[in-house]
Amino acid sequence: MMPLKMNEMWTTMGSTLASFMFVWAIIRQYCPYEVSRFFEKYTHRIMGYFYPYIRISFHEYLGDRLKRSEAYAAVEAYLSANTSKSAKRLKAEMGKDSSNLVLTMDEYERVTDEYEGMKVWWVSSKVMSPTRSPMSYYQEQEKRFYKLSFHKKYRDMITGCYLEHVMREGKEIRLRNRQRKLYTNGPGYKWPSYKQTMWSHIVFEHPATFDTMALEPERKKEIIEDLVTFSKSKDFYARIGKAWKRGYLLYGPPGTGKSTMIAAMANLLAYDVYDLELTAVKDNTELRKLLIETTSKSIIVIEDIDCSLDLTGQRKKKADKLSDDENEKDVIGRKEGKEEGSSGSKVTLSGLLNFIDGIWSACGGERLIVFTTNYVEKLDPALIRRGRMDKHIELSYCSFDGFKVLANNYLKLETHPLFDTIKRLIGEIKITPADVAENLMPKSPLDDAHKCLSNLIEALEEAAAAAKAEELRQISPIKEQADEMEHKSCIKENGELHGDKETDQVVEKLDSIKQNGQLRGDKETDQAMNQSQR
Ligand SMILES: Nc1ncnc2c1ncn2[C@@H]1O[C@H](COP(=O)(O)OP(=O)(O)OP(=O)(O)O)[C@@H](O)[C@H]1O
Ligand SMILES: [Mg+2]
Repeated sequence: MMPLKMNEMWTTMGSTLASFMFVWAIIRQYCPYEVSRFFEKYTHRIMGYFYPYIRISFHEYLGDRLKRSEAYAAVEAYLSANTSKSAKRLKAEMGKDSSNLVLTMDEYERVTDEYEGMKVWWVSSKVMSPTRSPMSYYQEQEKRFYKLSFHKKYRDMITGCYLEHVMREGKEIRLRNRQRKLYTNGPGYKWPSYKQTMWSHIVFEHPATFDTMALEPERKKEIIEDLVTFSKSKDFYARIGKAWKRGYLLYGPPGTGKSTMIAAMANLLAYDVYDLELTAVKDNTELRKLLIETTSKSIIVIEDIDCSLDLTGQRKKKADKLSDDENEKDVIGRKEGKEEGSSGSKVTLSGLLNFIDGIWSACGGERLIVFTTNYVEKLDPALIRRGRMDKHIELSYCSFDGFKVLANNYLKLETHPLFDTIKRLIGEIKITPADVAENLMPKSPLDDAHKCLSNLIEALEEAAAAAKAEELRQISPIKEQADEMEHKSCIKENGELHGDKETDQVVEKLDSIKQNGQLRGDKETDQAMNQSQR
């Protein structure tokens, strides 16, 4: 008799609940958003009087949705590790090194967790809410959150110890499972879109390390120590009242390892990389949004800063033309000849300076900002002053030490009889590590170390011959000019030319060039050439 009554009760409850849900669905569908919110609010209040359970929500985005909540991310990680066995619907994503799958609770899934004899329930959920922007195509945005429920008698224990335990474990799991990412801002994203972020990313898998970089050992050591010290200096930066970030300027000719060094830095410190394409940034506001969305433990990279925007001498040029007010704006988003249009960036130098060390740049902490350039002298001094770009690293042509690292990488060679020849040639010829690396690369399965080294020697000798030819080419017109000047000086001696001091200097200079029979290639000689051409 009893079981029948229970059954009836469950059936009645079930159908009442179903009717309620049905009516609720109709209310939600036909009532304006505000009305349904009103109902929801008061239902919660009434329930609160009778309901013995406490609920805590962890929303993915708080406030104005600028940044993903760390608490949400920690809960997500904690639940993925602790409850994936009990949840019935899971989401799967590739974990670290793409070698294992990480499972997280799917939406509206509910799981139970136990902590020191207390039972709690977690539900993953989402609500749709209208976007704020009137321009947005998407009228509604997903707001995801986790809800924790527990009996009110455990209030102190849960809000104290349990939540601390969840946050601590969640953060550790996140660090362990962290798949490092390479982010980019491209013209492809929509803001605000359902993705809620301005960056797109792929998994960062660059194999470069400082071990494989062709660099003098002392410089390598110095850079590594600088980076490691930075990553451990949280307290130091707090004590001196400075934001925990550091700027690096990498400069040098193409193919000398600037981009490779960024990858090596990221691998050394296990940081994410944000590769910022400045020309795709609409204006300073967008630049700031991008900055806010970067996470800590990351490197923000702006490659080829000299050509991504026209930063060169902008202020000086503009000072001549614009009024003070206009000069303030300091528009740098146009390359010469390119009209500012819908695709043109309106990022200004002051916007970029603020990006690097403005008040907003302090949010997040533990970030490196790296600029690369081939022409350091073209950059505005304000951009690269210490404090913005704290460490300037010049990457130059390959030295013999650099070659030895590459020989070890590519050919597994510590020493070889051909090394002496290479040492002599590499001291005389400017060759980039990229060119050395290319020559050391076996071109067929039959190529052994000797063949690869011979290839390099051949390339070095060719480069030496080309340099010599170029030198001669440069000398011959000077020789002609020298002859001409000699002729003039003869005239002068004869009292026909009203020579001045400058001319005397040029003549002397050219004489010395002629006597040496070679071009010294120094600044003075260049000046002499220019003067003689005038
Ligand atoms: N110092 C180096 N150590 C090891 N490999 C290097 C080094 N420099 C260059 N290379 C090799 O040359 C290639 C090109 O180097 P990389 O892209 O880092 O040059 P870059 O300085 O960034 O050039 P660019 O100024 O054109 O961007 C790399 O793939 C790498 O294999
Ligand atoms: Mg590069």
